[in-house]
Amino acid sequence: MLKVERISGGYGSTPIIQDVSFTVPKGKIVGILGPNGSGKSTLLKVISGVLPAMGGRVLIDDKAIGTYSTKELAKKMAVLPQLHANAFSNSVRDAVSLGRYPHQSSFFSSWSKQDEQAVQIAMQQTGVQHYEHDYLEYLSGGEQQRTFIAQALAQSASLLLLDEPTNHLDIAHQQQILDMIRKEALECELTVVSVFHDMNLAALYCDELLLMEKGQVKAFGKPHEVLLETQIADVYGARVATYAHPELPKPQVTQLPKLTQQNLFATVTLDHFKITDEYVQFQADAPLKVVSSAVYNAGMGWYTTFINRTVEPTYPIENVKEETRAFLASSEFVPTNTVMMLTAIAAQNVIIESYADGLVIVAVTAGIRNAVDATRTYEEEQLPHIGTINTWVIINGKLSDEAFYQAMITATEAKTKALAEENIRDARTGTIATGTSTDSLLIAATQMGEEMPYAGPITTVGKWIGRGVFESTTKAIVEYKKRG
Ligand SMILES: Nc1ncnc2c1ncn2[C@@H]1O[C@H](COP(=O)(O)OP(=O)(O)OP(=O)(O)O)[C@@H](O)[C@H]1O
Repeated sequence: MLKVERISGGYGSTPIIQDVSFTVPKGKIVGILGPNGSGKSTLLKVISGVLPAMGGRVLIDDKAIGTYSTKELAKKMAVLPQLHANAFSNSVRDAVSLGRYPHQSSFFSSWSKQDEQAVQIAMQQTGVQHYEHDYLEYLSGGEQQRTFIAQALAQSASLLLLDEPTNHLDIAHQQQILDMIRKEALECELTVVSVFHDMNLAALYCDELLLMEKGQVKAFGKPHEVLLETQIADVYGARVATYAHPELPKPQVTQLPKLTQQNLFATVTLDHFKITDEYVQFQADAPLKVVSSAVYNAGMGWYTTFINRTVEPTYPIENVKEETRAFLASSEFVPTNTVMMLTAIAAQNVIIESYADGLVIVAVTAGIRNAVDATRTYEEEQLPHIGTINTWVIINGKLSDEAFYQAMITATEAKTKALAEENIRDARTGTIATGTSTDSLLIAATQMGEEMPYAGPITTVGKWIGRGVFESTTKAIVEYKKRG
């Protein structure tokens, strides 16, 4: 366990870091973040004893570091410095072996089985054993960095102080090294304090983060408590946004640069639609921000092409992913730019309407053969079947994330009302249908102009979405009925 109590320290008489306190329990990883010159490396140097503390104290396993002999301290604590001046005329193996010095009575005179084992394991853990006989100066920056990490690991200390361990490493090696350190922390109770420049990696791998500002602690806590947009913007002087990691409950930070957008995001109009025998296509001149439940590229993203493709009612829905991929591969559409839906309705039966001078454009295909009452489908074993209502709502404007989701709600409510007004019923229950079995919805926006924070029915955009989706869906249903 590491306990840092109100330490101050620096290089001359004026302290660079001031009044820093935090505790790292056994088996935990603490990440140190902060802008250039905020004192991260200096903090590590004071903790490791390279620089003397001008005030406060550092305790390892409840003993002040000053009470350990140099060798005892080196058995407790291994350090990966930011700059490595040493060991350049050594082979990888010799450099890693240097990590064993605290365990020997006189240098290299008592090389034990244990020493050899520690060196071999450290080289394997960092993946440097393949070039153990190569000289460091002939290795790449990343290979050298992994060798120095191996040297620190070979020390078999219970506390690891790392200054930017992922420096020079490619993403695969970043993951490999940090996964390994995390595993060591969990399984062998290794305590780790590490400086990071990459906030996202720090959020992923650290239990707690310490944010430094001008030599002092600005924040200390769990990643989601420290990586706050306003706090990062304030400390680093950079515009950022935070978002959720796709797989883990960890915040991620992305930069919001001030790019000059040379009218990239042109207005969209009805002219951007094309109807062929096979599909309805919307083709924007620049990517639109999209939220959708489409069969291809669902979720939130930026896309230029939307396809509503007509398929046979007998379409094998089980293979939809592969079939869709094959269709796109054989088409002129760029898969990474395209959102695709499927319908059994002929493309020429699409209803496309523009509202409020083009603020909201709505496109609907409605096949109501499989209309269902969502409140009653639990009563039936229902096989998935296409025959959907596909709705696109395209907005000439900038929506907040909240507005995107509210637009989905508004559009869904308007669709449901259209079904009710047209007395569309679930054939199994005889009750008014709320939709069909596999409806899809897409909300897209050009993201130009002033941000619209909301898109519920109380807002201008929400009013037009509500009216547009209701009228277009009604029209599509009426025409469907006419066709029989
Ligand atoms: N050897 C030194 N002698 C005197 N001052 C130093 C020395 N090393 C660093 N400093 C000063 O201490 C301050 C903090 O430096 P430090 O290296 O701790 O920052 P850092 O947060 O690790 O920065 P970076 O992100 O750039 O690595 C800086 O203003 C720096 O100029």
